[in-house]
Amino acid sequence: MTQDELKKAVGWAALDYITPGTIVGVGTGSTAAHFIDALGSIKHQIEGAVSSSDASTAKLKSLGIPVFDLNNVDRLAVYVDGADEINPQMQMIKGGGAALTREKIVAAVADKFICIADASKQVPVLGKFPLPVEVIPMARSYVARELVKLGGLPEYRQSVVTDNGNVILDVHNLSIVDPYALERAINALPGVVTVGLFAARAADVALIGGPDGVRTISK
Ligand SMILES: O=C[C@H](O)[C@H](O)[C@H](O)COP(=O)(O)O
Repeated sequence: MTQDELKKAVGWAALDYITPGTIVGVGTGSTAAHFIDALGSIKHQIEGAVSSSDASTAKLKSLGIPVFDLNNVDRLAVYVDGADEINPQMQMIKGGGAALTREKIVAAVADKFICIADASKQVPVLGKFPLPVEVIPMARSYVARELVKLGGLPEYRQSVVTDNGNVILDVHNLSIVDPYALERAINALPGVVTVGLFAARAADVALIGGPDGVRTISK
């Protein structure tokens, strides 16, 4: 199976976690795009979705799925999204598609985070994938210098502006042995909007696509 076929398999497998009549939290990226296609097939059974990016909103709407403003929704049963890396503790690096901030917000509202990923995303220790950090534009150089002090090698993601009008620094050279501590430390830097480390809000269920099918890992 190709990597995209594995992503499709987990995207469709996530339908098992959707309760009819509910509003679904929807992530961003190529794996989440398969989930949105799957959601389209049951659109008459759900009330709608809350989206984590302009791209996912456009795709949801193109399939006729109502998209709600998060401010008008006080509870989401599930949030379904991909990841760039996931460790055995179900903590993740996210933000390869620059959607980390809205993803973290929507995930925070959901009772359950369902991570959908092909097996290449599983790692023993987070950090091989450069850690995305969303930064207010005027703070870019300051935050980059502070990230160097934390042991990273930040790289400005050229020509990318997030849905919130900010920039992304991708931090290389990290071996994240204490994801909670690093998430707190980076979030505490003035000018940082969000770090793409999902440690405090790890996944509750991971659907991992491999050659033998979809494997379910629960906390
Ligand atoms: O900002 C993007 C998101 O965090 C994605 O969920 C993540 O990058 C995984 O994307 P993909 O499913 O395309 O590998």
